[in-house]
Amino acid sequence: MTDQTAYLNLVLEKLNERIVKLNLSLQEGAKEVEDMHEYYWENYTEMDQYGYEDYDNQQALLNQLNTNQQQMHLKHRFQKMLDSPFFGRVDFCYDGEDEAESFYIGIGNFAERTGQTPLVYDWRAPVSGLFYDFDRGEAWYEAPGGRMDGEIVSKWQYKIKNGKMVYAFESDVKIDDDILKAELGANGDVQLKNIVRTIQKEQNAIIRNTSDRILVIQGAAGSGKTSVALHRIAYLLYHDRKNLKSSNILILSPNGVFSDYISHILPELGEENIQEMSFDLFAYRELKDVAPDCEDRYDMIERNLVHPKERGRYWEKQSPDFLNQMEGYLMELEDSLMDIRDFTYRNYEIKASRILTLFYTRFLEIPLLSRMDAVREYVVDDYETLAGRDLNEEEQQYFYDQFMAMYETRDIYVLYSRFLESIGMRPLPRVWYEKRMLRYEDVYPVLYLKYRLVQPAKRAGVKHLVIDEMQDYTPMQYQILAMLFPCKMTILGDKAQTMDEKQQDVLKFLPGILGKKLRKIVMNKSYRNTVEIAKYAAELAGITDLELFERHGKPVVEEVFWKPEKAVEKIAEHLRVQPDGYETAAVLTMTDQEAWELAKALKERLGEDSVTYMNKDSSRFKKGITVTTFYLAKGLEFDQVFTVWGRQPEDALIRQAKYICATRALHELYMYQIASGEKQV
Ligand SMILES: Nc1ncnc2c1ncn2[C@@H]1O[C@H](COP(=O)(O)OP(=O)(O)OP(=O)(O)O)[C@@H](O)[C@H]1O
Repeated sequence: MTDQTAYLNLVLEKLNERIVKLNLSLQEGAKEVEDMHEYYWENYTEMDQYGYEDYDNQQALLNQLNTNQQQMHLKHRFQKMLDSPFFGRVDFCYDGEDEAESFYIGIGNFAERTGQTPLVYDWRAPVSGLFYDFDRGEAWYEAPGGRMDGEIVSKWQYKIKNGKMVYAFESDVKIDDDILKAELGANGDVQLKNIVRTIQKEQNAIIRNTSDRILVIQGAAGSGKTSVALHRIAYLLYHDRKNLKSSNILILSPNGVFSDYISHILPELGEENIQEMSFDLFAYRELKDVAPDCEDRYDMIERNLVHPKERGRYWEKQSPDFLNQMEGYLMELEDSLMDIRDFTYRNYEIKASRILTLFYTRFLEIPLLSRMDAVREYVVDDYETLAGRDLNEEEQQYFYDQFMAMYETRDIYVLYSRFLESIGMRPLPRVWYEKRMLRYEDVYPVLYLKYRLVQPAKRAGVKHLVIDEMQDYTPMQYQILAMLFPCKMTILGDKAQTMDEKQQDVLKFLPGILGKKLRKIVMNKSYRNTVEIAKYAAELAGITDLELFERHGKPVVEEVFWKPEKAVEKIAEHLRVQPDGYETAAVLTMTDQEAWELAKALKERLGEDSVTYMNKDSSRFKKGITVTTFYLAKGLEFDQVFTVWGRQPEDALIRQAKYICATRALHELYMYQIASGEKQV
């Protein structure tokens, strides 16, 4: 038996022992909780009148529940580790020592007993940095007590499955390319995988960065941005357990399918899952008092595909110019919106001039539509002091109505519409609240206007915001995010994957919004696609600075068909999904209508259950064949991709869409155009 197998067996034995002990202690813990409940029910009527004993009991119960929960958490981690307790090892000789020490690295720390030297170190532990950052030779790591220097004598990589050693080999260079190639060459999972075994040096630098408040990652398609961002979260949680809980992290993700796709990484890394939200859904919720309905982003994209002339309007309304005009309008409103009058109630009187002073001097800092309420509160106080009594409910309402009547209107829909008119744009339709529907291009301008007029609630619980697909957010949206989340941020995306005709590089304007101190990192190396696919896609987008990971596959197939049925035939012919082939395949179209039609045709051919049609309301990414649009496939990956287009004239937006589709493919890419011209193919 080799050393490593012996060590593996030792770790497995100790893991099993600890699991048995944890089980016992969990049973005792559960009994303890039960006893506490029983004691409480039997005795609570006799507990002292001030509730001290009652309080003590509740605290004890809470502590016990916490302990039980922590133990459960540990047990889950150890059970997971039984499958593969470690994946790497570094033999490190500290300066001044004669013998090297072996550090085994796995998804979590494991020691025989709490407090003892770990048998396995968490991949996020300081010493594990050696594994990712250095080759054999001189090396160092930053320990809590300071920098530790020494020499890496050897480095090992292991594959262990079901508790059995599949392979073990010594690698003297960086995380070995062969292992990475094997990982990348495997079939795509239905969910994004964790990459702890093969994190690359430049990725590790981002994951372990704790010093920058705002980190912006511009990364090529497939460079591992999403993976790195999630591992970074796991790293930050591990290193700042006291101040940072998973509930303090919020990830802004494009849609439900994407959230599902990334949802298991953190639990797999031993962390709880984090809150996730689509900024659009948040905005729609926040605007419920302005309009009951808002157009969906994806509906706008569809509209833009069919009516190219309308495309510019969206960007016009999100531009810094438009925002400046709105700021000018807000200044004007300060005066034009107000109709400040004397206020009297019984013998009490407060002159307009006094209200004006309060409004424009004392409470000037408060946003305009919240400000009069502050004045009202002040006056109510004044009245109550003079009258020597509190106002009753009816009187409170009277005060409120009178002060609110000093605004000419408080309807943000009306105000926004007037603003549009004032700058020569078409106003919003004049309809009752129930009939209002905001177009997507107006959603964020209205939200911005709202937050400038009414104090937004700060999301204080959020200490770290992750923004994925950063190129899809406009300057206006970043302004709003900066107002709502004055916290640390990890922002990631790819300027080449904008869902619009022109690419957007947010790095041009982000420092102006979030401050100059943001740190930007560029990741040019693509890991997802084969060289053939990556080169093909880069050419589509005019990218020249892409670094490729050397993994080869089939050449990209381009074909033109006269009829969609012919394309369906070819897709069916080339599909190689389970049981004997790939895990996932996608047929990607430009519009939802096309996706629906192709899904129908494929279902007729291959059977209803073997094809999943995915639209904007879907929330799951499933194994097998998925038919959907390019904009919903963003961020996802598939073993095989068939891109089908041709109904719309080939313009800049369609080229962007084709690029997004092409970069989704791991192993095989087929680009099928349905010809709409004369020539028959
Ligand atoms: N170090 C790594 N080891 C193994 N696999 C990796 C590594 N880095 C990236 N990958 C793989 O590359 C693929 C792309 O990763 P990911 O989805 O995180 O990239 P991305 O930059 O967010 O892509 P996109 O912007 O195109 O959606 C995934 O399959 C991921 O597992």
